[in-house]
Amino acid sequence: MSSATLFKIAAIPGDGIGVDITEAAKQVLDKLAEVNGTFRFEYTTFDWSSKAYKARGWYMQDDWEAQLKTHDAIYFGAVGWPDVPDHISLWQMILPIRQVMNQYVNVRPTRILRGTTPPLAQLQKTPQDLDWIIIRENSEGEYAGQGGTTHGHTANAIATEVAIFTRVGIERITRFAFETAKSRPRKKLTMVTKSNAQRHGMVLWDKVFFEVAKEYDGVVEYDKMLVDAMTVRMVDHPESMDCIVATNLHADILSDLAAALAGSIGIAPSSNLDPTRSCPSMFEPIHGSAPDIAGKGIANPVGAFWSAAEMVRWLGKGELDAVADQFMEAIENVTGKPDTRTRDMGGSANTMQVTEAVCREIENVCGKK
Ligand SMILES: NC(=O)C1=CN([C@@H]2O[C@H](COP(=O)(O)OP(=O)(O)OC[C@H]3O[C@@H](n4cnc5c(N)ncnc54)[C@H](O)[C@@H]3O)[C@@H](O)[C@H]2O)C=CC1
Ligand SMILES: CC(=O)C(=O)O
Ligand SMILES: [K+]
Ligand SMILES: [Mn+2]
Repeated sequence: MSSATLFKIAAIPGDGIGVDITEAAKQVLDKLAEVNGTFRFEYTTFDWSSKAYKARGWYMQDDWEAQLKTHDAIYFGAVGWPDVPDHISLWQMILPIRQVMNQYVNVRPTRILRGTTPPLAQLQKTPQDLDWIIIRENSEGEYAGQGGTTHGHTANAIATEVAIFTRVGIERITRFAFETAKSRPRKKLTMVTKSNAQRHGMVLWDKVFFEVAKEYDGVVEYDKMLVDAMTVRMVDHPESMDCIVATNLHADILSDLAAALAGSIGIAPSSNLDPTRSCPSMFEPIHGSAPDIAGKGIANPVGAFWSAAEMVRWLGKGELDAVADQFMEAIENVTGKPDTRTRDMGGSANTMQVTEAVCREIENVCGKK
């Protein structure tokens, strides 16, 4: 067939292990496309990174928005390096992209992949007890970027960081979360805030959540947790939850915890979605640039592959769900074998060995019609 659907991908490897795992993701995506034959990828790779910033003084060109908008999706590695303050690197790249590209949802699934050894004995016996989707508000809240510093260099320094919660923002993320919960077999949603000590924005969050929830009475089972108690419930009763919706900061933290409970930060994916599809959505593992292991070729690429599978699902608009599922099966065939696991998963394989193993499994799994 000559008319394979073309997907134009903006690839932003960024810093540290972001570079290794983006390269690995491109390799497996190309293998998937080759084996499947109905679609193909064309990448524009952007050299936007902290290294480039140190050399030339900027992360992204002024017309970055227009440049990204000519693509169907964005694949992102990670941004941040020790020689640039983290609030500069994040606010010159990842946070503006999420905000300006209307990616107001960040979907962060976690489950215990085959071959993973979770740290809790109870989960090692019953891995299916941890199977969550964390739905993170991705455009406002604690990461709205409002605030300022006065007398910063003096003993009288004052700084504010104002969390912004809007009815529109809360309502749209709540609705997305309920729809996600409704689409899953268990139809359960847990809402997380800290509306006892945070008495305005998060009180509004709770109020709007329960207003929207009425529309789902009898369809989705829902409950509410304060974030401190939520960490305890995630450890003690992981089986009691399915979908989780939380603010930008809380869901950022809870999703790292979720990944660790599932066995490694290196396996966890995320989709930064513009549900209106007016802008390209962005796919990235939840981890950062990992300076402590960067340059060693040992980063776990599984979170990057899972993110790539979610990108395929999103691009396919329902037509490529089976392909994304096969891709996940190929990934789990690899995590399931001791000799193709990276160190964070108790093995000794490097990034390239895992990548090649996934490519072989894609041929095995996806080549079968
Ligand atoms: N979306 C993004 O681009 C994000 C960027 N960052 C940035 O990344 C930099 C480092 O941040 P950290 O707090 O150290 O978090 P991190 O996620 O980069 O690393 C935390 C720990 O997990 C390990 N780890 C992470 N990914 C791994 C993988 N794929 N395989 C094996 N081990 C892995 C690291 O080696 C490290 O010990 C900072 O500059 C931070 O601002 C952090 C989180 C997200
Ligand atoms: C910035 C960050 O830690 C995250 O998006 O996960
Ligand atoms: K990342
Ligand atoms: Mn994070």
